[in-house]
Amino acid sequence: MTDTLLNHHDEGPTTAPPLLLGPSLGTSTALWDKVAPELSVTHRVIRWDLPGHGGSAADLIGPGATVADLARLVLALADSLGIDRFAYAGVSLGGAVGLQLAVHHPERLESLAVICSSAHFNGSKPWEERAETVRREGLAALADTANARWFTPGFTVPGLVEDHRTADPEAYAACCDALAAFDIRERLSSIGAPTLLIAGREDPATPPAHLREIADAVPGASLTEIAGASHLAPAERPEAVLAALRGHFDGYALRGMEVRRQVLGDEHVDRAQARQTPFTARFQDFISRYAWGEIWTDPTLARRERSVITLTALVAHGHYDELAMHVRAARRVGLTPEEIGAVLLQTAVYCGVPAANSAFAVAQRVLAEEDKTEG
Ligand SMILES: O=C(O)CC1=CCC(=O)O1
Repeated sequence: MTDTLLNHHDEGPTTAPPLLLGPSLGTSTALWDKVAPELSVTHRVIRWDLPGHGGSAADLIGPGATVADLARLVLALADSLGIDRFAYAGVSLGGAVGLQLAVHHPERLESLAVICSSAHFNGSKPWEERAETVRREGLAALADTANARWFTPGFTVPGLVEDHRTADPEAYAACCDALAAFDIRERLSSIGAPTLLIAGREDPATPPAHLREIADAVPGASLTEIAGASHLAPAERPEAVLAALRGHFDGYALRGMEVRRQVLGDEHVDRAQARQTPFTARFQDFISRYAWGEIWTDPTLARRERSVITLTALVAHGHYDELAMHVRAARRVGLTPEEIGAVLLQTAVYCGVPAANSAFAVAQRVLAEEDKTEG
């Protein structure tokens, strides 16, 4: 029996936020070889193969296939892995699948990166012609022109060109049918997922203007152009693509780490980082992302107000080690010793006198240490 699911490669902690990576026409999961292992430090990274490409069965699609069909296969794969919502990045045809998911299945998409792709692939004619040629002659001649279509002069990835040569011609032609019919321009303004567009400056297939068109239409989208990259930017300029994807998918974690350092101080954060082990890495990442990247960065309350709330909550629950750290943080965000004392005095009313008594002892010690360091 033929497999009914797309072939895929799953790496990174199974408990990490899922990130699905889609390939371009003629390539395979190998397109992400230089990027996926790095992304898998913070994500569960799942790369998939198009039908008839890499390890996916050819008969998952047939003549007249659409990008919607491919998106359904991706969702079936996610379902089979128990993944409900996910981040998604795709190159070219894989990027079109991402746009399709963002428009028609927004409840499944956490965030989106569309790389060297388009909301339309220059009309149906070139793809109808390519499909016809491939159905008639196979892929050998077309694969001979892959370097010129995919890379800047002099650059190549032989394994990807070989993937092109050995793809199943019928499935490849069905993917061309999908490209021929794809035009999602009218729906771009409905996309709500945080969206990043990445363009290869030298890309002849989907030049930067195609990515700009998407960036202009999708609310809040941003665009990064990569110099020295053609159509397969993740293979040709992996470090630049990785930096852009990290910035996009790890936005909360990066901003969180910045705020964490501002509030708790470099010394504390460096110590916490140095103590980090593979066992605690996910927890540290969670704290940076959630407590610092989402809550402490929310401008609705001032940092001083957040500090007062935090001191109170720590006293209420008797977390005196954490309280010491947050007394230091309170000083850093501008609370005076008198104000800290006033907060602790109020906790005596609402959290109880014994709790406030212990809290005063902790705060007094910390403030005295701070005095000594400053003096
Ligand atoms: O193979 C090409 O010529 C470039 C391309 C267009 C759509 C896609 O996925 O790759």
